[in-house]
Amino acid sequence: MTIASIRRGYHVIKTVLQFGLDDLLPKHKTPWYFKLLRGCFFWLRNRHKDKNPAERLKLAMQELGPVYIKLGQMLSTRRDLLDDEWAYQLAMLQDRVPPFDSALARIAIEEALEQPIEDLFDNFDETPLASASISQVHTATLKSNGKEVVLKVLRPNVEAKIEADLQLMTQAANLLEMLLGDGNRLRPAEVIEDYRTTILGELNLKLEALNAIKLRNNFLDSDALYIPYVYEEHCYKRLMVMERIYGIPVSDTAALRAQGTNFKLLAERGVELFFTQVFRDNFFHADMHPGNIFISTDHPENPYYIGLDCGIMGTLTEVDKRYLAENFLAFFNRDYHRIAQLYIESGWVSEHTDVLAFEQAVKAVCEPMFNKPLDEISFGHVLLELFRTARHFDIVVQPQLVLLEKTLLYIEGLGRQLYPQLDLWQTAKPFLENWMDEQVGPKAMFKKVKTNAPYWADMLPEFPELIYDNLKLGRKLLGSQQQMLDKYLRYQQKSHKSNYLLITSAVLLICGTILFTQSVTLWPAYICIGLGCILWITGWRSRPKNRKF
Ligand SMILES: Nc1ncnc2c1ncn2[C@@H]1O[C@H](COP(=O)(O)OP(=O)(O)OP(=O)(O)O)[C@@H](O)[C@H]1O
Repeated sequence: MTIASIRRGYHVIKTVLQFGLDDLLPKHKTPWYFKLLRGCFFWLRNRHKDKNPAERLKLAMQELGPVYIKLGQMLSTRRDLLDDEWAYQLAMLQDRVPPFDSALARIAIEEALEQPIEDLFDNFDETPLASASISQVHTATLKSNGKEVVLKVLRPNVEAKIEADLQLMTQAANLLEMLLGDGNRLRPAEVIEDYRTTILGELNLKLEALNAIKLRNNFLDSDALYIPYVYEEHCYKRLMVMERIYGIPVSDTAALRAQGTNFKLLAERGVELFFTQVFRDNFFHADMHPGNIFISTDHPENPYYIGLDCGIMGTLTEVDKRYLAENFLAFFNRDYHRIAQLYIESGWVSEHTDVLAFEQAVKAVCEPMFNKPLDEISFGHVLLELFRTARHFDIVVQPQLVLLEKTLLYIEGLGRQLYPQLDLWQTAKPFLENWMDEQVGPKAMFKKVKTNAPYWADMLPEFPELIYDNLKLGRKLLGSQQQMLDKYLRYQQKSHKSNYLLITSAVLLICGTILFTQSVTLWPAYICIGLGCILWITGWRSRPKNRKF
C-alpha cells in the first residue's frame, strides 16, 4: 500500500463522513464493528446537515471525482430503484459538474492545437456549454467552413486523480479476494483491471474520436441513431472537435412530451439499437447514461437518438456473442435447462456443476418475472438475483460481460423512463432469432462461402506451388524423421553393447574375488579379474555419449 493510496483512502472516508453518508444506513441494521469504526473517526462530523441526503450524496460524489461521478451517473438511470429526488440529484452529475476555469481550458486547447484558438475558430465561447466528469465543452465556429462545432477538452490533472482512485480500488479488490471465500470466483481484481483499461481509454480523446467515427459509419443510413461528425484533423489526446448538435436530453421527458414525441417507437428503437450494436456490429456504446443521449427535434413522430461520448465502447468475442444470443433466446423461451447447459458449454461454470440443481436455481429466479406486469419487471433485479444464485455454483464472473451488463442496465433505466409498458421480449426476440438464423442456418453457410470466396479466388493461382511446396516439405520431414530413427537405433545398439560388457565385467570381477579368497591356485582368479577389468574399461568407453537425435 503506497502513501498516496493511504492519503486517498483517508480522503474518501473523510468525504463520506463529512457529507453524513453513514447516516443513510438504518441505525438498527448497522453492525457493531461498523459503529466502532465510525467512533474511531469521531472528529469527522457531518457538516452538511442543512442539505437533504440525496444532495449530500451528489456533492460527495462530485468531491470524490470522475470515478465516483461515473458511479453516480449509472445510479441516476435507475429510476425504478431510486425516488425522484435521488434520481434528480444524481442526474445532475451527467453534465452539471462545476466547471473549471475557462482560462485553463483555453491554455489546454491551445497547447493541443499548437496555435491560438482564433487561428482556427471564430466565436469561441469562454463560458462552457457543459461540464462533465472528465471534460468541459465549449462552443465555437470553424473558420474553414463556418460550421458550428464544440471543443471538448480534458479536465486538468484528471489522469492523476483517476489513477489514485484506481489504485485504491485495486487494493480493496485484492483485500476482498483475500478475505472472501468466493472473492476469487468474482474476480474483483480482474474486474477492476478491466475498468481501469476502459476508463483510461476514455482519457484519450483521439481514441474517442476514432470510436465516434466508426460508430457514425455503422449507423450512417440508420433512422434510429445519429452520431455527430468528428473533425479528426483537429483531434488530439486532450482535445476533440466535433459538430455541435441540438436535441432534447433524453431525461427531459417533459420537453419530449411537449413536442409530441412518439415514446413507444423511441423505446423500441432503443432496444433495437442495443442489439444491433452488440450482435450486428460487435461494437457497442458502453456509457449510455442520459447525459450522453439526446433526442432529435425535427420529426417528433419519427424520433431518433443522438449519441455523444464514445469514450467507452465494448466488444465481445464471437463465442461469447453466440452463447449470449442463445442465452437470451433460451431465457425468452423460458428454457432454463438450455440456460444451464449453455453456462457449462461456454465454460462460465465448471463442468462438474449439477445441471439440474443449477437449472432449478435459474428457474426460481427468472420464472416469477414472467408473471409480473411489464412495468414491474426489472432486468437489473434479475441480474442481481442470478448473481446471488451463481455464488452457490462454481460461476466465474466474466469481465467482458460486465460492461454489457452495465449497458443493459442503462437501456433498461432509459426504456423504463420513456415507455414503462415497453415489451422488451417482443421487441428483442425477433431480432435475436433472425441473428441466430444468420449464424447457424444454411444462410450462414452461404454467407461464409460468399465472404471467403474472393480470398480463395486470390489463393487459387498459388495452389500448384503450395501443393508442390507441401510435398517437398513432407519429403524433407520424412527424410529427417528417418535420420532421427537411424540415430536412435544406433544409440540403442551402443547402449545394449556397453551394458552387456559392464554386466559381464561385474560377474568376472565378483568370480575373480571369490576365487582369490577361496582357491589355492591363484591364476584363474588373476585371469577373471584381468578379463573383468579389460571388459569394464571397454564397456565404459563404448557408452553412447550423445542422447540428442
Ligand atoms: N457535439 C455536441 N453538441 C452539443 N453538446 C455537446 C456535444 N458534445 C458534448 N456536449 C455536451 O457536453 C456534455 C458532456 O459531454 P460528454 O458526455 O462527451 O463529456 P464527458 O466528460 O465524457 O462526460 P461523461 O461524464 O459522460 O464521461 C454533454 O452531456 C452535452 O450536454
